[in-house]
Amino acid sequence: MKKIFGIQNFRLCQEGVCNANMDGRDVVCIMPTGGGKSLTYQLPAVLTPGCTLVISPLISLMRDQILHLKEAGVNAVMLTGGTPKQSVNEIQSRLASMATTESNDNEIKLCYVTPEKIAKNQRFIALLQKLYNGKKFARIVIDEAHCVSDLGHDFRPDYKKLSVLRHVFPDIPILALSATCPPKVLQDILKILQMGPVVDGKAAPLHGTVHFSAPLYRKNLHYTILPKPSSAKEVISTMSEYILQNHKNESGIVYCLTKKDAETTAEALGTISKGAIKTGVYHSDVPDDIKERLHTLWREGTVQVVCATIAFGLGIDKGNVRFVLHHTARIFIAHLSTQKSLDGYYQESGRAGRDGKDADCVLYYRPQDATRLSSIICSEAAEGQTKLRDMLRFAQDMKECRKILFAKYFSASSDLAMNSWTTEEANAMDRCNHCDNCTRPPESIANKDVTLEAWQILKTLAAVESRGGRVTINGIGDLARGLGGGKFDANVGGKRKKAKESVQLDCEAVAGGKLQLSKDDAEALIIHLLINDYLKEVFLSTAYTVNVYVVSGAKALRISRFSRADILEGKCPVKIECSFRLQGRKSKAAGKKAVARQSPEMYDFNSPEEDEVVPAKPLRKAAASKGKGKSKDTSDIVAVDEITDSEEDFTKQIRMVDELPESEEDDDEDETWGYSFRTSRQTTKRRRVSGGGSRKPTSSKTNDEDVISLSSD
Ligand SMILES: Nc1ncnc2c1ncn2[C@@H]1O[C@H](COP(=O)(O)OP(=O)(O)OP(=O)(O)O)[C@@H](O)[C@H]1O
Repeated sequence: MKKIFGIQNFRLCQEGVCNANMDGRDVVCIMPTGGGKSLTYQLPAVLTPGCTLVISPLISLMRDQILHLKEAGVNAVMLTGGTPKQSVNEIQSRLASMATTESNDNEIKLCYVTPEKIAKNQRFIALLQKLYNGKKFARIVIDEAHCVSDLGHDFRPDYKKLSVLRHVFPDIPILALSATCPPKVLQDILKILQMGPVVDGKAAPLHGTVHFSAPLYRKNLHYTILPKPSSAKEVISTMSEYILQNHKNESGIVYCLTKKDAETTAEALGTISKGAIKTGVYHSDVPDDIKERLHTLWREGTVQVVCATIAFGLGIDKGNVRFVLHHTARIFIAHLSTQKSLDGYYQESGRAGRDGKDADCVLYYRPQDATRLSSIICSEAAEGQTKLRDMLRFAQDMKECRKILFAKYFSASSDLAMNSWTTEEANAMDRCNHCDNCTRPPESIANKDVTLEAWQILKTLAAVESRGGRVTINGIGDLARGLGGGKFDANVGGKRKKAKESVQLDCEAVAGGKLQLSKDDAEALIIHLLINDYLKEVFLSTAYTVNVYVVSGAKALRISRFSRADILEGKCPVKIECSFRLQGRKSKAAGKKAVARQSPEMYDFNSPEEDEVVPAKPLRKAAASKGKGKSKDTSDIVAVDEITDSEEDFTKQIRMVDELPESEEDDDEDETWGYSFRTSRQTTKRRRVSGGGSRKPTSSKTNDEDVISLSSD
């Protein structure tokens, strides 16, 4: 381990997994992203004779692993649909000769393949059988094992066919690895892969599948939500200052919502930092060779920051990523039907600090982002809304520890037991003491009773609705605050006609006066009302755009049925409390003072003296520790240029093949994988509205102009 992999000590459950593996046991190992799963099979692989077969869903992950292993001097190969014919032949003949040679010299220690290779390629199974007969088949490793289960979130049909392995190689030990595995998925893994019932890895009896599970919590990751300035330029300058001050010359990722955002952010970060921050762009349209080059430059540190969409990170193994910034709260567009937004955020931010050292995970958030996100996910209707709300709840929360928020979210949404978050030092519900909410000075936020303000918003909205008008999230805030002349568009043509009339809202008569909140606070309250069902979003699509409007939610009447006097006298049984930042917001002095905005405690948004700056404090860092995480996004599973496969399904005709037919073409199988993925992706795209990804300026007067043009990745 020290000599080949340069690793000094085992971490989490690595040692136990290696030992069980060396003992020839079936093992299930659940370890967070970046926890160090690879070592649990790579170390036994180099210590035992023969070849270890690794099944992985990600070509990019395989490439990365091979690169690492080759650097470490380990003989490893990969076989995918994209492997050139000549290399395939060479690898196969090396494996075949390994099978018939006594000597262990020059053995291929690890052979990485896609699941299709097993499911549909007889020739390859025959080759494995040769190895097996020659006692040179050491073990089977199934990475991302949760993909076998259709109960999980990343089901891959070809993974299900891996059940063939136990049939054909009954006594070859199987190591199933995953970062995310709720109990029902675990049971499915055992059933499909035909592994025995689990026994506890800490005291395993002689029979059964040895089960190891490391805590999900990674205490080296420090989560912070920072207020996002309103202008795009200021957002970039804030990020630039943050990076230069906290992570100068350290590697990081900036996740953006769209490809266009990734491109503009990369360019602007370079410009604003005067070249001090070297950036690269990664998204699905970037050609493969450029992606690979970027990956190399980033690994060696020539590129400091990769500005990317969700396409980046899959299977990327870079230990020293010191920060992951989210330009905008993340919604997993490609995985909308299966993946929740907070899962996505957790997974992406989890790409920081894989080496176990301190790293920062920063999300730039402003309530207005919800408008854009909502419109992007609108085609997925109600389900999408729940996912968005999880993310909004997380971002809006300024009190609860981020670790506890994650623990509650995951245990509620995926059956992961709360104790997945328990570590040797702390219980799941103990505060982490190092996230923004744990370290935030109490005086930096105000918890206000805003029942009256909520009532005003709901009353204003009811007035708009009573005239057949429509209003956006931004629009309702402005209208309640009496901005834009206090006008809105009412429908005067009846249901079928579209005639509109600009109507003057009488704030005094409708809501007893103007809403006394700043724009930002009003929007924070509107989001609060939205995620708590006092308000609801509706989506109206035209041929080219999707407009997002806000309407009264299921609980609106609980407040709006009371009079202003009732509210003031406390007769309304519902109390709306909301936290507002007292410090940590934008300043007009964008340039020089932006440095101070790196931490949430920096600026006073509400302060009349906006130029008064609290001195900058570096973000707090805590002691380094173990990893935690979630499943990998497998959305770039496909090498699009892979060779077409015969549609043969090997599992339907299990048979032993003793000889390799010399002339048989290698039926490359990954195309099927790619095809299904591309199909779903195209479908997703078709359903969405495409466009420039920008939002026109809005006014309370012309809410229909708050049109959102969308582009998705
Ligand atoms: N015991 C250890 N001590 C220090 N670093 C380690 C240790 N084990 C693994 N690492 C390093 O941690 C990083 C992550 O390891 P690895 O890629 O195996 O994680 P993983 O669990 O497979 O994550 P993922 O699920 O994202 O693929 C690698 O850079 C690896 O070298």
